[in-house]
Amino acid sequence: MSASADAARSSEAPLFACEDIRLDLGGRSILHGISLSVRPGEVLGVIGPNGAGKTSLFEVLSGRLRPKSGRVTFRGEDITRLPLHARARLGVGRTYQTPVVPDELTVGQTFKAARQAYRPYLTRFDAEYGAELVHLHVDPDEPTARLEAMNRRKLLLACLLMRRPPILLMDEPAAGLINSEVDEIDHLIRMLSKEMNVAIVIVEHRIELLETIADRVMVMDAGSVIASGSLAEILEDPKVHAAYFEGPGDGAHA
Ligand SMILES: Nc1ncnc2c1ncn2[C@@H]1O[C@H](COP(=O)(O)OP(=O)(O)OP(=O)(O)O)[C@@H](O)[C@H]1O
Repeated sequence: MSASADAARSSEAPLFACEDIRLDLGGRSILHGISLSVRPGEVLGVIGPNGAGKTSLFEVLSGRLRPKSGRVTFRGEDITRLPLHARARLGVGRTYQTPVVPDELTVGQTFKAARQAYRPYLTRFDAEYGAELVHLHVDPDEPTARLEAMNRRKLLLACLLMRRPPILLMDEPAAGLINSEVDEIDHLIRMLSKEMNVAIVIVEHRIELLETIADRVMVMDAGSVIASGSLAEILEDPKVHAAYFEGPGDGAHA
């Protein structure tokens, strides 16, 4: 990206943000005051060792869990009290670590269900648009249960993208994929952010995957943000080394 595009982006208001999020689960304090923001077309990577609180944070951002305090905003509006489906309707898209497809449906039926999940109902052209974006080329009569991991991910992404969400929360979108498929997901993320101006917050375990896609990286450990900045900056940070590379298992979680 050019320096002028960078400057223009940094002066834009955040599209999606959270401030000072605190969350308790099972009587334990899990998130201790997390804040983040992302602008249109920007990719924010979230990393951290196992149990850092990344998925819990996503549950709060997407509306599955209500925080004890703090707020979540979309286009400047407070959406903290809106449930998951209401946020989805506003355009907050979420993907999950495990691509769970509706096993009893075919690909075509899944697209139809997604088109008619809520109003405005979408057309077949919208579904085709979603499928084209992710390069999903499967028979509509194929049962979703028979799809391999990559095509499951593509189907779920196509169903999300046909609604043209301005923000995507992606929880380890490359989990369980082989290298060539990871490259394809990388390419899609770059295209969505840089060509279609979608804001993306992405949880990723493998730091090397963030190198090509993330504009900024935020590192979590034990429910707090311990560093944020460019990937190069955070890799220099001793706190990040201690938490991420010198944890139990000699960095096995990195
Ligand atoms: N329902 C729950 N009740 C109690 N504690 C929970 C619950 N869900 C998660 N936790 C705890 O919250 C902490 C953060 O978990 P979380 O899954 O958010 O971390 P994570 O960074 O996503 O980890 P991973 O990389 O392993 O997915 C962990 O200590 C976990 O044991």
